[in-house]
Amino acid sequence: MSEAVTHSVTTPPGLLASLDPLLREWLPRQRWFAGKGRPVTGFSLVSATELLPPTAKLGLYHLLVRAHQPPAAAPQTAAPPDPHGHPGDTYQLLIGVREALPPRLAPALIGHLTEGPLAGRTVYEALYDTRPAELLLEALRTQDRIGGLRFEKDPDRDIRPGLVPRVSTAEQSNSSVVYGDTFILKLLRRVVPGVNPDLELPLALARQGCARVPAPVAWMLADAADGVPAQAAPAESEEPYPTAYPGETTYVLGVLQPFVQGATDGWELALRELAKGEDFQAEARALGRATAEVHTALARALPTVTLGHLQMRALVDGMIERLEAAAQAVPTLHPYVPGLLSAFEALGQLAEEGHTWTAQRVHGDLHLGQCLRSPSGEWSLIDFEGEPARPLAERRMPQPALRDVAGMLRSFDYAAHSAGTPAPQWAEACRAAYCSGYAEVGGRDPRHDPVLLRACETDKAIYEVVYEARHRPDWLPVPLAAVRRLALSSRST
Ligand SMILES: Nc1ncnc2c1ncn2[C@@H]1O[C@H](COP(=O)(O)OP(=O)(O)O)[C@@H](O)[C@H]1O
Ligand SMILES: O=P(O)(O)O[C@H]1O[C@H](CO)[C@@H](O[C@H]2O[C@H](CO)[C@@H](O)[C@H](O)[C@H]2O)[C@H](O)[C@H]1O
Repeated sequence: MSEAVTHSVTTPPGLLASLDPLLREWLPRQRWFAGKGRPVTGFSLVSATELLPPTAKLGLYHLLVRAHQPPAAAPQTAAPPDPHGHPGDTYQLLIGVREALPPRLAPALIGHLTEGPLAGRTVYEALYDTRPAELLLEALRTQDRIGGLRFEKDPDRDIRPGLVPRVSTAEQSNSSVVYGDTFILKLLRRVVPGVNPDLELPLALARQGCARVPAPVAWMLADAADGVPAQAAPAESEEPYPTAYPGETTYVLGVLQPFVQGATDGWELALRELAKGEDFQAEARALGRATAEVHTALARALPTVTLGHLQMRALVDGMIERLEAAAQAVPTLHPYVPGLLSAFEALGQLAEEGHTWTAQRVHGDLHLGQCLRSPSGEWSLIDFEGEPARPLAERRMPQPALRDVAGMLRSFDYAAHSAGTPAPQWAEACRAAYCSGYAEVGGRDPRHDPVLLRACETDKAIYEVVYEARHRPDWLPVPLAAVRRLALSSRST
């Protein structure tokens, strides 16, 4: 590992080089590794912080590591240019070192060090271990500063000491630890310097008193001392942000939120109802209302803009570019390209005729799995990170709110395809109920804007094709079926 380190190097010299072969093998196998399908050619260190010195029992290191990889065929990775000339994404790792790994930590094994100052010891994913997870919560609780790591907290919120941690087993893009069923700490895995919407938006919503989103209690930051400039968003938040302002170079590494106890996510619930042959319309309607509540609060909290002809052209061009990149990455898409393009061109045409739309900050990757229902039936929306593969600046741009609506409509379709037998009527009924619920609170039915809705849904289905091809090839038929349907319906209108 090349040690292009800029701050807080308190690790034993040589440890990082000895980790290199272990990480090359382990990192690409992690669900949250974003560069799947491309070889890791090396690592450089962005920052290294010793959290516990290496005693016989335990040593603990916080690392930000840049994995060097050749660029993807399609421009899907959001990695900014590497200051040392290597393209690649930066990952947050919590590395534990022990003489021997107790059996309960066997699934957390990364490998055995064969050289360096700690040769003979075992390296593992320390988030699974009680003491390291406790250490993070304690640092947040006491607003600690360790090396380049800053732990901050909402001054009005208390964190009780001694909450017992357990790692969440949910399938996710990052990693989470639940503390005593009271809080959940999401540690971001692929990190990018700049204002992170996963902290920015829930904070803004909390200030609006929006009850649909668990309010951040504390957060973990690091200074991006590697010289990579933060990607400033075109429309800036007017809300105070913890310590980083756009243009600054700060990584958001983690966010602590209240844990919604006994919650079921919308995906699980929808599949359960489908399996029982039950409809999901009441819940879909409630989800539509919740989405509209969040959109209304976001439009109040953060700037909105009117999208005229030029801005819409840029939006449409973006959709077309993504389609072209997707067709390159997933050639199965080729026959559908003309039909899909016509969905985008129809939107461009409307804009040319003088139609305008409002854009605002949105969730950015809304689907059933991002909706949590409490045992009392209240819905919360989580995970405001946006589509993880998109550049941060793009994720923070005001968008038509129908982008989120389209994400949910796609999700009902996904659920209907995942049932034993496809259930198109179930999906149609959910989609209609969701739009009605949205109109009840938002004042406008998404179906009254069919051209924009179809373009957004098409854009989302194309994103899903690329996502599934990269992460879950078995699922590819689900968005491909939608692509086929959307390509045909766009051509016939
Ligand atoms: N506030 C919360 N209360 C209860 N469970 C939560 C909460 N936030 C997240 N979760 C659980 O953790 C999972 C992953 O969270 P999410 O923010 O979507 O992370 P990721 O970006 O890694 O996918 C969710 O699907 C849900 O099961
Ligand atoms: O990890 P995230 O939740 O941030 O989102 C990514 O993974 C999702 C899958 O886990 C993916 O969602 C797609 O599959 C869902 C079913 O598993 C379905 O409900 C969604 O509608 C569909 O988009 C999401 O696109 C991706 O960004």
